[in-house]
Amino acid sequence: MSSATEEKKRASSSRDVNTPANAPFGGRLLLDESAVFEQNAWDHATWGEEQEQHARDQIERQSKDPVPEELKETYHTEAADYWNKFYAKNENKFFKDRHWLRIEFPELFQMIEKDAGEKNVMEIGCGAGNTMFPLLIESKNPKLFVYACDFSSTAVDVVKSNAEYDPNRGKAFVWDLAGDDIPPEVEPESMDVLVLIFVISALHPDKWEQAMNNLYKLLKPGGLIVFRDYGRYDMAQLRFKKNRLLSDNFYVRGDGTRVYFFDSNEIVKLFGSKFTIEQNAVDRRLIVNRLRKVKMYRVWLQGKFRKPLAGQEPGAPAATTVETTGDAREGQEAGEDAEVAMVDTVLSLETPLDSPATSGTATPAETLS
Ligand SMILES: C[S@@+](CC[C@H](N)C(=O)[O-])C[C@H]1O[C@@H](n2cnc3c(N)ncnc32)[C@H](O)[C@@H]1O
Repeated sequence: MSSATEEKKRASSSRDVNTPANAPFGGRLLLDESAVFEQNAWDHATWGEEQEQHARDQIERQSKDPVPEELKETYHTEAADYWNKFYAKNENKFFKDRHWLRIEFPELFQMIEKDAGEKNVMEIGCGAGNTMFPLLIESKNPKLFVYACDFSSTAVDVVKSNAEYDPNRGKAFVWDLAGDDIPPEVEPESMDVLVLIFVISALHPDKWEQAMNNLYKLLKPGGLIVFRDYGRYDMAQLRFKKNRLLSDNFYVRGDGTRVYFFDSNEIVKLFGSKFTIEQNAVDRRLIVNRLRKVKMYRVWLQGKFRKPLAGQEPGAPAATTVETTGDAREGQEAGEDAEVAMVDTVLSLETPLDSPATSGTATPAETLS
Protein backbone atom coordinates (compact mmCIF):
# COMPACT_ATOMS: atom_id res chain seq x y z
CA MET A 1 0.00 0.00 0.00
CA SER A 2 1.42 3.42 -0.85
CA SER A 3 2.06 5.73 2.06
CA ALA A 4 -0.50 8.20 0.70
CA THR A 5 -3.13 5.44 0.65
CA GLU A 6 -2.13 4.40 4.15
CA GLU A 7 -2.52 7.95 5.36
CA LYS A 8 -5.97 8.21 3.80
CA LYS A 9 -6.98 4.92 5.39
CA ARG A 10 -5.78 6.11 8.77
CA ALA A 11 -7.62 9.37 8.33
CA SER A 12 -10.87 7.67 7.50
CA SER A 13 -10.53 5.15 10.31
CA SER A 14 -9.79 7.92 12.77
CA ARG A 15 -12.57 8.93 15.09
CA ASP A 16 -12.91 12.23 13.36
CA VAL A 17 -12.47 13.76 9.97
CA ASN A 18 -9.60 16.17 9.65
CA THR A 19 -11.01 19.53 8.86
CA PRO A 20 -8.61 22.02 10.44
CA ALA A 21 -11.34 24.45 11.41
CA ASN A 22 -13.10 21.95 13.64
CA ALA A 23 -10.58 19.12 13.95
CA PRO A 24 -10.93 17.63 17.40
CA PHE A 25 -7.98 16.37 19.38
CA GLY A 26 -6.68 13.11 18.00
CA GLY A 27 -8.06 13.94 14.57
CA ARG A 28 -5.62 16.59 13.45
CA LEU A 29 -3.89 14.63 10.72
CA LEU A 30 -1.22 16.19 8.57
CA LEU A 31 -2.04 14.86 5.13
CA ASP A 32 -0.28 17.57 3.17
CA GLU A 33 3.23 18.38 4.39
CA SER A 34 3.05 21.84 2.89
CA ALA A 35 0.28 22.67 5.38
CA VAL A 36 2.45 21.91 8.39
CA PHE A 37 2.65 25.49 9.66
CA GLU A 38 -1.08 26.11 9.29
CA GLN A 39 -1.91 24.94 12.80
CA ASN A 40 -0.04 24.39 16.04
CA ALA A 41 -0.34 20.68 16.60
CA TRP A 42 -0.79 17.50 14.56
CA ASP A 43 -1.70 14.08 15.90
CA HIS A 44 -0.46 10.70 14.69
CA ALA A 45 2.75 12.31 13.44
CA THR A 46 4.63 9.95 11.17
CA TRP A 47 8.41 9.66 11.17
CA GLY A 48 10.44 9.45 8.00
CA GLU A 49 13.89 7.93 7.61
CA GLU A 50 15.45 11.40 7.79
CA GLN A 51 13.99 11.98 11.23
CA GLU A 52 14.99 8.54 12.48
CA GLN A 53 18.51 9.28 11.33
CA HIS A 54 18.46 12.66 13.04
CA ALA A 55 17.38 10.96 16.27
CA ARG A 56 20.14 8.34 16.01
CA ASP A 57 22.68 11.11 15.36
CA GLN A 58 21.62 12.98 18.49
CA ILE A 59 21.95 9.82 20.60
CA GLU A 60 25.37 9.19 19.11
CA ARG A 61 26.40 12.77 19.89
CA GLN A 62 25.23 12.45 23.50
CA SER A 63 27.05 9.15 23.99
CA LYS A 64 30.37 10.86 23.30
CA ASP A 65 30.01 13.12 26.34
CA PRO A 66 28.15 11.30 29.12
CA VAL A 67 27.95 12.45 32.72
CA PRO A 68 31.45 12.05 34.18
CA GLU A 69 31.63 8.76 36.07
CA GLU A 70 32.51 10.40 39.40
CA LEU A 71 29.31 12.52 39.32
CA LYS A 72 26.84 9.78 38.42
CA GLU A 73 26.50 8.27 41.88
CA THR A 74 25.41 11.55 43.46
CA TYR A 75 22.48 11.85 41.08
CA HIS A 76 21.33 8.38 42.11
CA THR A 77 21.92 8.54 45.85
CA GLU A 78 20.49 12.05 46.19
CA ALA A 79 17.64 11.66 43.75
CA ALA A 80 14.95 12.52 46.32
CA ASP A 81 16.86 15.64 47.38
CA TYR A 82 16.97 16.90 43.82
CA TRP A 83 13.21 16.49 43.60
CA ASN A 84 12.84 18.24 46.98
CA LYS A 85 14.75 21.18 45.58
CA PHE A 86 12.62 21.10 42.47
CA TYR A 87 9.38 21.34 44.46
CA ALA A 88 10.82 23.88 46.89
CA LYS A 89 11.66 26.11 43.95
CA ASN A 90 8.46 25.58 42.01
CA GLU A 91 6.11 25.19 44.97
CA ASN A 92 2.77 24.26 43.48
CA LYS A 93 3.17 25.88 40.09
CA PHE A 94 2.91 22.46 38.54
CA PHE A 95 -0.59 21.75 39.66
CA LYS A 96 -2.79 21.63 36.61
CA ASP A 97 -6.14 20.32 35.65
CA ARG A 98 -5.45 17.50 33.23
CA HIS A 99 -8.58 17.20 31.18
CA TRP A 100 -7.04 14.37 29.18
CA LEU A 101 -7.08 12.13 32.24
CA ARG A 102 -10.84 11.71 31.87
CA ILE A 103 -10.56 10.90 28.20
CA GLU A 104 -7.63 8.54 28.32
CA PHE A 105 -8.34 6.84 31.64
CA PRO A 106 -12.13 6.55 32.04
CA GLU A 107 -11.49 3.58 34.37
CA LEU A 108 -10.10 6.05 36.87
CA PHE A 109 -13.21 8.16 36.76
CA GLN A 110 -15.49 5.16 37.21
CA MET A 111 -14.11 5.13 40.75
CA ILE A 112 -15.76 8.46 41.49
CA GLU A 113 -19.26 7.50 40.44
CA LYS A 114 -21.86 7.76 43.15
CA ASP A 115 -22.60 4.07 43.35
CA ALA A 116 -19.09 2.77 42.64
CA GLY A 117 -18.79 1.56 46.24
CA GLU A 118 -15.63 1.29 48.31
CA LYS A 119 -12.69 2.17 46.05
CA ASN A 120 -9.03 2.90 46.69
CA VAL A 121 -6.88 4.79 44.21
CA MET A 122 -3.19 5.52 44.70
CA GLU A 123 -1.24 8.16 42.81
CA ILE A 124 2.43 7.19 42.94
CA GLY A 125 5.12 9.81 42.35
CA CYS A 126 2.26 12.22 42.87
CA GLY A 127 4.23 15.46 42.69
CA ALA A 128 1.68 18.20 43.30
CA GLY A 129 -1.26 15.76 43.19
CA ASN A 130 -2.33 16.23 39.61
CA THR A 131 -4.52 13.14 39.72
CA MET A 132 -5.53 13.13 43.37
CA PHE A 133 -7.20 16.53 43.31
CA PRO A 134 -9.27 16.22 40.13
CA LEU A 135 -10.59 12.92 41.51
CA LEU A 136 -11.42 14.32 44.92
CA ILE A 137 -12.95 17.47 43.50
CA GLU A 138 -15.22 15.59 41.08
CA SER A 139 -15.99 12.55 43.16
CA LYS A 140 -19.58 11.74 43.96
CA ASN A 141 -18.51 8.52 45.63
CA PRO A 142 -18.52 8.87 49.43
CA LYS A 143 -16.55 5.63 49.64
CA LEU A 144 -13.63 6.71 47.46
CA PHE A 145 -10.27 7.07 49.19
CA VAL A 146 -7.29 8.51 47.32
CA TYR A 147 -3.72 7.89 48.44
CA ALA A 148 -0.91 10.06 47.07
CA CYS A 149 2.74 9.31 47.65
CA ASP A 150 6.09 10.55 46.51
CA PHE A 151 9.64 10.01 47.72
CA SER A 152 10.07 13.79 47.80
CA SER A 153 8.87 15.03 51.20
CA THR A 154 8.55 18.52 49.73
CA ALA A 155 6.13 17.23 47.10
CA VAL A 156 4.08 15.59 49.84
CA ASP A 157 4.03 18.91 51.75
CA VAL A 158 2.80 20.64 48.59
CA VAL A 159 -0.07 18.13 48.34
CA LYS A 160 -0.95 18.50 52.02
CA SER A 161 -1.03 22.27 51.76
CA ASN A 162 -3.53 22.20 48.89
CA ALA A 163 -6.89 23.60 50.04
CA GLU A 164 -8.62 20.51 48.61
CA TYR A 165 -6.58 18.12 50.75
CA ASP A 166 -8.96 16.32 53.10
CA PRO A 167 -7.60 13.64 55.47
CA ASN A 168 -11.03 12.06 55.58
CA ARG A 169 -10.97 11.39 51.87
CA GLY A 170 -7.30 10.96 51.08
CA LYS A 171 -3.84 10.58 52.49
CA ALA A 172 -0.50 11.87 51.27
CA PHE A 173 2.74 10.39 52.52
CA VAL A 174 6.39 9.83 51.66
CA TRP A 175 7.21 6.53 50.02
CA ASP A 176 9.90 5.26 47.68
CA LEU A 177 8.31 3.21 44.91
CA ALA A 178 11.58 1.33 44.55
CA GLY A 179 11.87 0.68 48.30
CA ASP A 180 12.02 -2.74 49.91
CA ASP A 181 8.32 -3.01 50.65
CA ILE A 182 4.92 -1.41 50.23
CA PRO A 183 4.17 1.50 52.57
CA PRO A 184 2.86 0.78 56.08
CA GLU A 185 0.00 3.21 55.37
CA VAL A 186 -1.72 0.72 53.07
CA GLU A 187 -2.80 -2.92 53.21
CA PRO A 188 -1.40 -5.39 50.69
CA GLU A 189 -3.71 -6.01 47.72
CA SER A 190 -5.98 -3.14 48.67
CA MET A 191 -5.77 -0.82 45.65
CA ASP A 192 -8.27 -0.74 42.81
CA VAL A 193 -6.26 1.60 40.59
CA LEU A 194 -2.62 2.70 40.68
CA VAL A 195 -1.65 5.84 38.79
CA LEU A 196 1.84 6.12 37.31
CA ILE A 197 2.16 9.34 35.39
CA PHE A 198 5.73 10.39 34.46
CA VAL A 199 7.16 8.48 37.41
CA ILE A 200 8.67 5.21 36.18
CA SER A 201 10.93 7.36 33.98
CA ALA A 202 12.34 8.93 37.14
CA LEU A 203 13.59 5.58 38.47
CA HIS A 204 17.02 4.10 37.88
CA PRO A 205 16.56 1.11 35.52
CA ASP A 206 18.09 -1.12 38.22
CA LYS A 207 15.06 -0.33 40.39
CA TRP A 208 12.37 -1.18 37.87
CA GLU A 209 11.99 -4.76 39.03
CA GLN A 210 11.54 -3.87 42.69
CA ALA A 211 9.03 -1.21 41.66
CA MET A 212 7.07 -3.88 39.74
CA ASN A 213 7.07 -6.13 42.82
CA ASN A 214 5.68 -3.33 44.95
CA LEU A 215 3.01 -2.43 42.41
CA TYR A 216 1.93 -6.06 42.24
CA LYS A 217 1.67 -6.25 46.02
CA LEU A 218 -0.38 -3.08 46.25
CA LEU A 219 -3.01 -3.99 43.68
CA LYS A 220 -6.11 -6.05 44.31
CA PRO A 221 -6.40 -9.02 41.97
CA GLY A 222 -8.21 -7.57 38.96
CA GLY A 223 -6.93 -4.06 39.80
CA LEU A 224 -5.56 -1.71 37.16
CA ILE A 225 -2.41 0.37 36.62
CA VAL A 226 -2.76 3.43 34.41
CA PHE A 227 0.53 4.65 32.97
CA ARG A 228 1.80 7.56 30.91
CA ASP A 229 5.44 8.43 30.38
CA TYR A 230 8.15 9.59 28.02
CA GLY A 231 8.74 7.68 24.78
CA ARG A 232 11.99 6.98 22.98
CA TYR A 233 13.20 9.86 20.80
CA ASP A 234 10.87 12.38 22.36
CA MET A 235 12.09 15.90 21.67
CA ALA A 236 13.12 16.26 25.32
CA GLN A 237 15.50 13.30 24.86
CA LEU A 238 17.05 14.47 21.63
CA ARG A 239 17.75 17.93 22.97
CA PHE A 240 19.95 16.87 25.85
CA LYS A 241 23.36 18.46 25.52
CA LYS A 242 26.79 17.29 26.72
CA ASN A 243 27.27 15.62 30.10
CA ARG A 244 23.63 14.70 30.63
CA LEU A 245 23.64 11.01 29.68
CA LEU A 246 23.78 8.65 32.66
CA SER A 247 23.27 5.37 30.78
CA ASP A 248 21.38 4.32 27.64
CA ASN A 249 18.28 6.51 27.31
CA PHE A 250 18.64 7.72 30.91
CA TYR A 251 19.57 11.37 31.54
CA VAL A 252 19.98 13.93 34.24
CA ARG A 253 18.33 17.30 33.73
CA GLY A 254 19.97 20.59 34.61
CA ASP A 255 18.24 20.55 38.00
CA GLY A 256 19.60 17.11 38.92
CA THR A 257 16.38 15.15 38.35
CA ARG A 258 16.64 12.03 36.21
CA VAL A 259 14.55 10.87 33.27
CA TYR A 260 14.37 7.72 31.15
CA PHE A 261 12.83 7.47 27.67
CA PHE A 262 11.05 4.15 27.08
CA ASP A 263 10.56 2.05 24.04
CA SER A 264 7.18 0.32 23.99
CA ASN A 265 8.87 -3.12 23.83
CA GLU A 266 10.48 -2.35 27.17
CA ILE A 267 7.04 -1.73 28.58
CA VAL A 268 5.98 -5.23 27.53
CA LYS A 269 9.01 -6.71 29.28
CA LEU A 270 8.58 -4.59 32.35
CA PHE A 271 4.87 -5.01 33.04
CA GLY A 272 4.08 -8.09 30.93
CA SER A 273 5.51 -10.72 33.25
CA LYS A 274 3.16 -9.81 36.08
CA PHE A 275 0.28 -7.92 34.53
CA THR A 276 -2.02 -8.36 31.57
CA ILE A 277 -1.31 -5.60 29.11
CA GLU A 278 -4.57 -4.04 28.04
CA GLN A 279 -3.02 -1.03 26.33
CA ASN A 280 0.53 -0.22 25.23
CA ALA A 281 0.28 2.76 22.93
CA VAL A 282 2.62 5.31 21.45
CA ASP A 283 1.35 8.86 21.18
CA ARG A 284 3.35 10.80 18.61
CA ARG A 285 2.51 14.43 18.20
CA LEU A 286 4.01 17.14 16.04
CA ILE A 287 3.96 20.51 17.75
CA VAL A 288 4.67 23.47 15.52
CA ASN A 289 5.96 26.91 16.31
CA ARG A 290 4.38 28.78 13.45
CA LEU A 291 6.19 32.00 14.19
CA ARG A 292 9.65 30.48 14.25
CA LYS A 293 8.85 27.70 11.78
CA VAL A 294 10.08 25.09 14.23
CA LYS A 295 8.77 21.51 14.29
CA MET A 296 8.86 19.59 17.55
CA TYR A 297 8.14 15.89 17.73
CA ARG A 298 6.81 14.67 21.05
CA VAL A 299 6.56 10.99 21.91
CA TRP A 300 4.68 9.65 24.92
CA LEU A 301 3.77 6.13 25.91
CA GLN A 302 0.49 5.20 27.46
CA GLY A 303 -0.49 1.91 29.02
CA LYS A 304 -3.08 -0.01 31.05
CA PHE A 305 -1.94 -3.09 32.93
CA ARG A 306 -4.23 -5.37 34.92
CA LYS A 307 -3.30 -7.68 37.77
CA PRO A 308 -4.67 -11.14 36.99
CA LEU A 309 -7.34 -12.58 39.22
CA ALA A 310 -6.16 -15.08 41.82
CA GLY A 311 -4.98 -18.30 40.21
CA GLN A 312 -4.72 -16.78 36.74
CA GLU A 313 -1.57 -16.11 34.76
CA PRO A 314 -1.08 -12.70 33.16
CA GLY A 315 -2.72 -12.78 29.74
CA ALA A 316 -0.24 -13.15 26.91
CA PRO A 317 0.88 -9.59 26.39
CA ALA A 318 -0.70 -8.26 23.27
CA ALA A 319 1.98 -7.58 20.68
CA THR A 320 3.13 -4.04 21.23
CA THR A 321 0.40 -1.83 19.92
CA VAL A 322 1.96 1.00 18.07
CA GLU A 323 -0.88 3.39 17.82
CA THR A 324 -1.55 6.92 18.80
CA THR A 325 -4.23 7.94 21.13
CA GLY A 326 -3.84 11.59 20.34
CA ASP A 327 -6.23 12.63 23.04
CA ALA A 328 -3.82 13.36 25.82
CA ARG A 329 -3.85 17.05 25.45
CA GLU A 330 -0.80 18.12 27.34
CA GLY A 331 2.37 16.31 27.88
CA GLN A 332 4.26 18.72 30.01
CA GLU A 333 4.82 17.61 33.54
CA ALA A 334 6.87 18.58 36.49
CA GLY A 335 10.53 18.39 35.65
CA GLU A 336 10.38 19.02 31.92
CA ASP A 337 13.69 20.52 30.93
CA ALA A 338 13.79 24.26 30.79
CA GLU A 339 14.65 24.47 27.14
CA VAL A 340 11.59 22.54 26.05
CA ALA A 341 9.49 24.52 28.47
CA MET A 342 10.73 27.75 26.98
CA VAL A 343 9.83 26.71 23.46
CA ASP A 344 6.40 25.65 24.62
CA THR A 345 5.92 28.92 26.43
CA VAL A 346 6.60 30.77 23.22
CA LEU A 347 4.09 28.52 21.55
CA SER A 348 1.39 28.92 24.10
CA LEU A 349 1.65 32.66 23.95
CA GLU A 350 1.02 32.67 20.25
CA THR A 351 -2.60 31.66 20.39
CA PRO A 352 -5.36 32.08 22.96
CA LEU A 353 -5.14 29.44 25.65
CA ASP A 354 -8.60 28.12 25.10
CA SER A 355 -7.98 27.55 21.43
CA PRO A 356 -7.94 23.87 20.42
CA ALA A 357 -4.85 24.70 18.41
CA THR A 358 -2.88 25.09 21.60
CA SER A 359 -3.55 21.58 22.78
CA GLY A 360 -0.36 19.63 23.23
CA THR A 361 1.38 22.72 24.51
CA ALA A 362 1.70 23.90 28.04
CA THR A 363 0.08 26.93 29.51
CA PRO A 364 2.57 29.52 30.77
CA ALA A 365 1.82 28.50 34.36
CA GLU A 366 2.88 24.99 33.48
CA THR A 367 6.15 26.03 32.00
CA LEU A 368 7.63 28.18 34.73
CA SER A 369 10.53 25.90 35.43
C1 LIG B 1 8.22 13.94 36.51
S1 LIG B 1 7.54 14.05 38.10
C2 LIG B 1 5.84 13.67 37.84
C3 LIG B 1 4.94 14.13 38.93
C4 LIG B 1 3.47 13.84 38.72
N1 LIG B 1 3.20 12.41 38.59
C5 LIG B 1 2.99 14.57 37.52
O1 LIG B 1 2.77 13.95 36.49
O2 LIG B 1 2.85 15.80 37.60
C6 LIG B 1 8.18 12.60 38.84
C7 LIG B 1 7.78 12.44 40.26
O3 LIG B 1 8.19 11.16 40.71
C8 LIG B 1 8.73 11.28 42.00
N2 LIG B 1 9.62 10.13 42.18
C9 LIG B 1 10.79 9.91 41.56
N3 LIG B 1 11.33 8.75 41.99
C10 LIG B 1 10.46 8.24 42.90
C11 LIG B 1 10.46 7.07 43.71
N4 LIG B 1 11.47 6.21 43.67
N5 LIG B 1 9.41 6.85 44.54
C12 LIG B 1 8.38 7.74 44.59
N6 LIG B 1 8.34 8.86 43.86
C13 LIG B 1 9.36 9.11 43.02
C14 LIG B 1 9.42 12.63 41.98
O4 LIG B 1 9.64 13.14 43.26
C15 LIG B 1 8.44 13.45 41.18
O5 LIG B 1 7.46 14.03 41.99
